[in-house]
Amino acid sequence: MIQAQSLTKTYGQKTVVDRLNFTVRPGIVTGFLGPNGAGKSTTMRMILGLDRPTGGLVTVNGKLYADLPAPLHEVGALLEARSVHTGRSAYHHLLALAKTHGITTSRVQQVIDLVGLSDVARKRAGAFSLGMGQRLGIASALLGDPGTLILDEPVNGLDPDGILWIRNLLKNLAAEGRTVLVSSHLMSEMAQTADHLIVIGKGKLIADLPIAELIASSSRASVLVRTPRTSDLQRLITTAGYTAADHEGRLQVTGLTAQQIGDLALANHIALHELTPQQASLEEAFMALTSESVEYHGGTTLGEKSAA
Ligand SMILES: Nc1ncnc2c1ncn2[C@@H]1O[C@H](COP(=O)(O)OP(=O)(O)OP(=O)(O)O)[C@@H](O)[C@H]1O
Repeated sequence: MIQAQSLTKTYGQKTVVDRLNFTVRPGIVTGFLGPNGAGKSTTMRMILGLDRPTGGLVTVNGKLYADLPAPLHEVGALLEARSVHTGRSAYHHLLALAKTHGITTSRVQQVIDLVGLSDVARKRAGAFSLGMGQRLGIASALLGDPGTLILDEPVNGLDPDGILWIRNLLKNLAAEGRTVLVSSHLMSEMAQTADHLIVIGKGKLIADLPIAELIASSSRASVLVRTPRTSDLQRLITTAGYTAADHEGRLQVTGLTAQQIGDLALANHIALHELTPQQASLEEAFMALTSESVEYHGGTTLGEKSAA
């Protein structure tokens, strides 16, 4: 479990992480989202004790990272800027890490197999492709069999195979009861991977909610309706104060559920040939949320409401 309480980081006059409160729970994948420069990496670095908070605190399993007796066994991390000795093989890189943390040699082979690097483990890490490098980074994170995993943009630059692999790995690690926090810019990717989302913008918390709720709560949810009496139904809906826009021979209705539209049509003896609820994509829901964060940045933020 990761808990941030009023976590704040300033650089000079600039507040890049602004009184963040959140809890990352075990057993699910938590996506950490935000536009460029939102403060995701800085937050992750503070969780890992690499940056010092200016205010507030963040704990892993109730302790500051620096106070964890065996950090590699509790928290595994993949940060964007990885440092691997390019002349060393993947095997020797992991072995060196294992030796300095009291981890057995057999565990090294285990993580190599787990991340699918068995065939290239003896090759120089410097010659690795981006995808292989990511796998090696994940192998390092998993070496101590930690209960908490923190991954900063793990799918960045990966091909579809690599993305699918990471997606399944994260889900499996969460299903084993681990705490998994993963940052990404890719909303579509998070929709397929994360169960829960923490969204930040300009260092402030914008949303902290299950992913299904984010999509469902998007104001853009609409219903597509096909009827032989388009203009009659359109008039009824707009007269009732809702929106019914022409959409390729159909009506795109917002403000009413499919059931309400069906009932309205029946009451007015209008036949319906199609009634299709449209879910806003995660991308749309995210854009709506982050634009609000900009709108509210001078006063009370949505984040402060949702964090309360
Ligand atoms: N060492 C530093 N000194 C000054 N400013 C910094 C420092 N590190 C980060 N920042 C600033 O803090 C802000 C947040 O950066 P951060 O990297 O945490 O955001 P991010 O959400 O991870 O962005 P991205 O998705 O682009 O990686 C940015 O405006 C960045 O320029």
